[in-house]
Amino acid sequence: MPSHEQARPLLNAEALACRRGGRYLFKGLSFELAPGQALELRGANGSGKSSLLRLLAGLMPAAAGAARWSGQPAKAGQAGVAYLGHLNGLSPELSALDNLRFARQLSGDPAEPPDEALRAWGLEAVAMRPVQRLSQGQQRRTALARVGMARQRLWLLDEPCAGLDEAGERLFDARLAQHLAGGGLAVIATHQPLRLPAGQCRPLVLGQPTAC
Ligand SMILES: Nc1ncnc2c1ncn2[C@@H]1O[C@H](COP(=O)(O)OP(=O)(O)OP(=O)(O)O)[C@@H](O)[C@H]1O
Repeated sequence: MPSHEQARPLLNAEALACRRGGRYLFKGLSFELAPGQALELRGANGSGKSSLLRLLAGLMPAAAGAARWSGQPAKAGQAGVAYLGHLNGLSPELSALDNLRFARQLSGDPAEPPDEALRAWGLEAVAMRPVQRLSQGQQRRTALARVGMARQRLWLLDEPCAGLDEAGERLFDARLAQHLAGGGLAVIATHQPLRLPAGQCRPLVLGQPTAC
């Protein structure tokens, strides 16, 4: 990657405000993120982490301000962005492998082969099993395998390690480090600190909601 590209932020939040339930979860929130960087989104339950991720993904509008990805206003399904919320978004009747095959067909993007993506997450033995018969951790691993497979540049992840065992957390650490080393970006809501070098990761802590 050319050095000038490393410095140029691709994700920009300008004076963002989010209003829900008659209160501001946050307002005047500004930050930018460049390739190779992760934003660690922290804050108490209900502080607005999921809401901010949804806003960055273009899944809900901001009350004020703007979020931009690659210079364009955030919108649902934007190119180069992978979003994973609390829900895994998998089809329960389909096997893990068919879920990833289906996702690959839909995206049309050049991507890692589904079987390799599942193998990278240690799921080869259960790849043919319907997702509804996988454990919670295996389902989360499948969803994360789908994110990694798509090779999108920006990851927006909500509690990605929820339900993962220690080995799964280590796999996530490795995949995230690989993603950032390849010029990827990530915004990750988490209650556990990310295990990344300080220069690669910045914290953003959301405070208490305020009255409108
Ligand atoms: N659809 C909705 N309509 C109105 N208010 C909502 C809606 N979804 C969430 N909220 C409220 O917005 C606030 C922030 O919720 P959000 O899920 O963004 O917080 P969070 O920081 O991700 O919380 P957690 O750590 O518990 O996951 C909460 O007070 C919640 O009740």
